[in-house]
Amino acid sequence: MADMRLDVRELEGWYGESHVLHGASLQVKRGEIVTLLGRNGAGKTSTMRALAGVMRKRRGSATFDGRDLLATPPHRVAHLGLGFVPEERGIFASLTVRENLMLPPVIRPGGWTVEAIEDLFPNLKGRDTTFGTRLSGGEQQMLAIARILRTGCDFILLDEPTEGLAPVIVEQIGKALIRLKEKGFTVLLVEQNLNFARGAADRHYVMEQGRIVDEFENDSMSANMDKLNRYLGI
Ligand SMILES: Nc1ncnc2c1ncn2[C@@H]1O[C@H](COP(=O)(O)OP(=O)(O)OP(=O)(O)O)[C@@H](O)[C@H]1O
Repeated sequence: MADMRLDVRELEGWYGESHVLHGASLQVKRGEIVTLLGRNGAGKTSTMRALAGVMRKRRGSATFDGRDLLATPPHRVAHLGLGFVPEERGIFASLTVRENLMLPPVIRPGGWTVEAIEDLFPNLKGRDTTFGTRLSGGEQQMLAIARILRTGCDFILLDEPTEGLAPVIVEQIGKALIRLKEKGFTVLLVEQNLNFARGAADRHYVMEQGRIVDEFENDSMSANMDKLNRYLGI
């Protein structure tokens, strides 16, 4: 199906001898924002790492735009158009905003200009020479997303972008995600903040013990709230 971008079937994954993904299956279609919800330790981050190629010991299948993702070396994954923004953000404290932004090369057509990035994240405007150490958590998150946009990817694996951020910043990141969707981006998002997830996503998967155990359309989230709260232990 041409609309299918990411098709993951029975994905298993290990950290050394530790088996943490136990047959996760999920699909993401073009232009969708899809979340992975679940308790701490359910395997959400590990799923992202397995897809990005950071976790190397994997089994099952994962295709991205019809290509075999598990057979793609990690340094080639971005060339397919799949960008990974990890939970830890990876902003270099000793580099300036501009240096952090310019660190990854533009590897595909469609890489964003600095002007377009500053239009999406006005907080980064005029901060070119500010060092990473002086950025707030929210600014670091924006810069981490911005850096991936510059490479030219159009599918983002986004791990807990709102973690530890003030509500006003969470709202700005939510608006940016909606704008990215309007521009045709596809996003797989790990999120603990249900309000944020509801505001941004089309669909939600629930993970437990390294597997996908349920799926909801965003429109039916309210109707499934009791079940969801049980899954998340809220
Ligand atoms: N580097 C690692 N080495 C070994 N085990 C790990 C490592 N990172 C995570 N795990 C284990 O893998 C399992 C899945 O963790 P993962 O971080 O993917 O969960 P998560 O759903 O993202 O939760 P969280 O929100 O707490 O990050 C957990 O049992 C965790 O303890």
